[in-house]
Amino acid sequence: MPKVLISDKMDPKAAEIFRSRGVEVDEITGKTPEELKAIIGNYDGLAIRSSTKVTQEILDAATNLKVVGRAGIGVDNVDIPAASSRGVVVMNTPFGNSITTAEHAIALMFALARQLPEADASTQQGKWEKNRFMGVELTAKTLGLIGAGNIGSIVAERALGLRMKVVAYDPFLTEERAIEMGVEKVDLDTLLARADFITLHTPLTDQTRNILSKENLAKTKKGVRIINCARGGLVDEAALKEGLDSGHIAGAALDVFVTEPAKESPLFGTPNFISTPHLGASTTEAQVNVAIQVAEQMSDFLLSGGVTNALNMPSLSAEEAPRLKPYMALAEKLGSLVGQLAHGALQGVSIEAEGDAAALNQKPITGAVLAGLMRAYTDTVNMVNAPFLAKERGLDVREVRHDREGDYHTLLRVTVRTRDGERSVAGTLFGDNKPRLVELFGIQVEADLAGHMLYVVNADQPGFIGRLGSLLGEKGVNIGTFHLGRREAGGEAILLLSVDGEMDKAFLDTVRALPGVKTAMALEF
Ligand SMILES: NC(=O)C1=CN([C@@H]2O[C@H](COP(=O)(O)OP(=O)(O)OC[C@H]3O[C@@H](n4cnc5c(N)ncnc54)[C@H](O)[C@@H]3O)[C@@H](O)[C@H]2O)C=CC1
Ligand SMILES: O=C(O)C(=O)COP(=O)(O)O
Repeated sequence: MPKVLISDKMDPKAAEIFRSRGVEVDEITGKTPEELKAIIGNYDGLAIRSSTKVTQEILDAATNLKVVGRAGIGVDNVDIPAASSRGVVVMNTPFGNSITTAEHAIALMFALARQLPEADASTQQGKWEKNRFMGVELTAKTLGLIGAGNIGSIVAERALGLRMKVVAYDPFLTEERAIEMGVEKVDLDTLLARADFITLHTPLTDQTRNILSKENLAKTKKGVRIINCARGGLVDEAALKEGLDSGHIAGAALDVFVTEPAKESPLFGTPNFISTPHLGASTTEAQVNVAIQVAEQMSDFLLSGGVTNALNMPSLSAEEAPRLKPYMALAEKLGSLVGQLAHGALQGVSIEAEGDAAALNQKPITGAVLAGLMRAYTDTVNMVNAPFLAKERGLDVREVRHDREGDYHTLLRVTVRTRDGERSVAGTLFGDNKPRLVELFGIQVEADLAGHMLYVVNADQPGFIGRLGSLLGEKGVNIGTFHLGRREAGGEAILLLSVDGEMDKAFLDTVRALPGVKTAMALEF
């Protein structure tokens, strides 16, 4: 039974779903990195929010980990490249808390416009400072939206409802989408110059870090109010403090900080500064949504291989997964076969699907071929990290679907390109969904690719099989299955034998010494 650790506070629905799906679950929150490192090796899955930092060190200790599930959106607390290279899937729940977070940004905008926290504190202190708090209206003001994705577009919709004008800066926002959203697409400098309120809704990346730098804050309109419900690090906190102190910035609200938990900050106590402790996603509704989604997605993956909302792997629905399973097995075997047989540095690989296979989601099949192929180079490869390793090695990967009807109802063909030329293998599924090799380097040969196999290329001449059989007998090597193919009578023949034990170099050398043998290799599946 797979085992999951929930390491951040999560709605109880998550644990309920894991248990009802047959996944064992422990809820242990508030651990230090060292404590987490000590226990993470026991788990197949890790469910987190933003508090747990999934670093390379944690991943190194997570020897059984297959999936990290983020009950929320931002995954900057997960080292995704490290997870990918270790074959760990990282998934998030991209929509469950977006309305809630957008509402928090709108709430903070209102709070800034009317100085609500300060007015509240003063009133409750019995001061009744009616003349101290003079607010501004939102109607007809310009909202500058930095990042117009899921949350940004909900904020825009709400702001338009409040009769604000919305300008948006997002390099990936198309003109069409901007028109559909009812916002004006602008460049960053224009946004900075025109906005009365600025709200940020981008992930924290190398491009967005410090997007509201000291220099950019200086370009804003005097009296601007700034809201950050996205990530600490998007705004230069020291420059923000200076801007508030000088009066250039009329107000700022931060839900997120460079260092969290933010127990102290030069900004604390600054007039017109509002802060909340990373509460953007903290509503009952959002927390139920993300808890359900993360538990369902992680259970699907651990129990049936279904992949939803993964950041480092193509999607594969829980319905698709069982249908694709035999193809993935076939794909991995074909990849492994060419990986073991290919001589010279691999330059490219193409994966062709024909017949029934052509109708399937090809990405997971490609992942499986690459996993098989790359296993010749490293044994820590799986479907998740294989495409990354292939990319790192500069491998040119192509996918081709053929509409044509071939000799088989379904066929996968894997062709590798090396400096020495192209070589291809093909396989099908037999009635019971059993993967079966049907062609090897242009020669028809049917074989189950399993266990230890001996691959021999020899000149097709009478008596060879007898000689090889005697040699195997002499050496005490038991033959399981025997598959033979040849290009033409008297030409080149291929023998694939499954044998019961491992074959050592000395044995292979004696096979190579038989008359007519061109190649003899041990293969493992
Ligand atoms: N405070 C909180 O509790 C919460 C914070 N968040 C944060 O909000 C962020 C945004 O969430 P979503 O809207 O769902 O993500 P999303 O991926 O739908 O949207 C992000 C947008 O940022 C844009 N973007 C990327 N690089 C940019 C750049 N250099 N300049 C301008 N725009 C850029 C993208 O094109 C995209 O449209 C998350 O990454 C997360 O960090 C999300 C949920 C809760
Ligand atoms: O979903 C996100 O990106 C968030 O920042 C929410 O964080 P949390 O789950 O509340 O720790």
